[in-house]
Amino acid sequence: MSDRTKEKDLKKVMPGMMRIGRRFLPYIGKRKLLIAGSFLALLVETGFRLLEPWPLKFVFDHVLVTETNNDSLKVIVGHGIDPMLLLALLALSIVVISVLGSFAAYLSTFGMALASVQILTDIRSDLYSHLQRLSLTFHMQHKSGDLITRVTADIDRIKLTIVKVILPLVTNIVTLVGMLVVMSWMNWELFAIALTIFPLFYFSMMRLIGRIRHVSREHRKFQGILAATTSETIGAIEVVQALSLHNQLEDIFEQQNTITLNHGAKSLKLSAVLQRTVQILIALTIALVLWRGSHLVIQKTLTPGDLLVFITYLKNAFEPIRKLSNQFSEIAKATASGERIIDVLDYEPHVRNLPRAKPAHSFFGAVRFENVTFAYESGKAILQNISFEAQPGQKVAVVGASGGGKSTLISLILRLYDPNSGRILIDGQDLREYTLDSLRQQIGVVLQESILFAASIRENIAYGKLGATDAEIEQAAKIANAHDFIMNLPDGYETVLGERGCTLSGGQRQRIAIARAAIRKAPIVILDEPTTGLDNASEQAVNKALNRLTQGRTTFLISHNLRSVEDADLILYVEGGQILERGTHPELIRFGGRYAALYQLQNAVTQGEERHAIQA
Ligand SMILES: Nc1ncnc2c1ncn2[C@@H]1O[C@H](COP(=O)(O)OP(=O)(O)OP(=O)(O)O)[C@@H](O)[C@H]1O
Repeated sequence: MSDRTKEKDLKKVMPGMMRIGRRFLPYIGKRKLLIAGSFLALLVETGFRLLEPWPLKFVFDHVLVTETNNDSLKVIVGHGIDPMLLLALLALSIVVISVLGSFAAYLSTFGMALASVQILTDIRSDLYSHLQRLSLTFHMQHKSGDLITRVTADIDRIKLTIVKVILPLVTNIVTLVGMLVVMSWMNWELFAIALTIFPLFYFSMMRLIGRIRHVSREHRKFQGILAATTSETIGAIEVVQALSLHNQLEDIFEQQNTITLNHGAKSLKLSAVLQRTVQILIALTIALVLWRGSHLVIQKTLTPGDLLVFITYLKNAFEPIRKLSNQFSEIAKATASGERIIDVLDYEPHVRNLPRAKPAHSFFGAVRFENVTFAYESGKAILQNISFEAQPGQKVAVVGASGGGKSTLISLILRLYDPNSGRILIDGQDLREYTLDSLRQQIGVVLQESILFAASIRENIAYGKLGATDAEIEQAAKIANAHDFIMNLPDGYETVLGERGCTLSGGQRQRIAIARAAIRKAPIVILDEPTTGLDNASEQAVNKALNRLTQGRTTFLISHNLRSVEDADLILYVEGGQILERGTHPELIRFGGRYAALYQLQNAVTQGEERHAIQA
């Protein structure tokens, strides 16, 4: 491999770590006291670890010596201290060093682990908040399973790596530096021999780490895809079973699972190669030092105790390095996880508060579209030159062919997306002049399939308004025609709903959603086909609730059922992203265009159904 390629590998590993370090620095800064205290304990621990072989040196140099001519051991009296007492003191010092060192190690490990868990908890909270604020465009581009992996598995991997790898690594590096300093002080020549291994070690390690990091990133990517497939399948289990898709999905899953396994195995293989390389280098160095060191002892330039300390240090120094090789592969994996987290954290939402945005006043509810054009993907306009106006309290119905752009048009009022050109005004001010939260808080929304959370009914309604009181919740439920059926449930308002509100009927779910919108007392209400899919009785109950909800509020209603829009102050017939017809119901009927034709068609079908029902 050329030097240039090696350089490239290094360049690949380091920036990732630097980027993570820089990005997480503010989080680390928040825990600096705890980290500093733990580091101090670490230095004390290192001091004791360096002392560990010294009692042995004293025993060898001053208590025991080898009788070179008859190979028997002779006890000599040294330094005027009774040798037995010296031996006892040295034996005791081994225990004392170990106990004090362990205590310092306990303090440093615990402190650092606590700090890292706290830091990652902060990062996870920020990541979760950030994900919720990212525009829908971002969420459309990313699979939910993959994002969930970033909030859960990626954070857990970093946490585990810090506690199990980085912290021991820091300890090992500090110890290594300490040992190198002592070794250089003891004997320069042996120290130089030991040092020769470092460049070799460094280059072989960095080359492998670069590859491990690449493979790990791929591995993580496929794990994300696997999670996404699983969550999609479970999320749409009804469709999977109804269409009997399990065989096809199993095949896809199997393929993805195998790819994930292969990447995992590749990364394990590379880690193993790294470890073996380091082991061989260590054996080589120890052999060289032992060979030269023994010569120095024979020449009496070095004592046997010195050589013992040297070899012990060398073995101990390379033990951390051997582990380091293993640890670096873990760090490479965690770096990949860290970068995936930063990618999300640094993603700027398309729709965000402008610097000059101010909290909105209480809206009157006048809404105006001025030449609004919008495209999800550049070049493919979904809405073109849309202009219309709704006065406060008016009901605007948006009807038209499927895929014409009705939901898109309404979503712009919520600022789920920003128009590519033109503007939308509320009470005469561009939407973008208001802060997002203050805008959305004043808009009530009921969608075709309202999402309820796996929480109590009370909490589900209260999600509509921060700090809602019990009285407000009950009042909203009454407006939504939901109070009576809620009271008939075994736990009333405390009834906990299954995932996605599955324990309620469609009509009941809609009424809880209406209560959630009602509690806001929002001056603007958006209804996107709120009664589609409901049976007649449920539809009537929901319609009653909707009438109460929308009383006196500017209402935007998307509906395929033209009977429900007859009373609208303004009907917009949208097709191909344009308003083809506009006016009140009588005006549009008189006009005799597409709306009138669709209305007559629907009427004929309904009358036919009614006649059929009477005959039956
Ligand atoms: N997030 C999106 N990304 C890309 N294209 C989209 C997105 N959402 C909708 N579209 C496309 O925009 C067009 C208008 O969709 P929209 O949902 O606004 O129509 P609609 O009139 O409400 O339809 P329907 O009555 O079936 O609900 C469609 O062609 C749709 O495929």
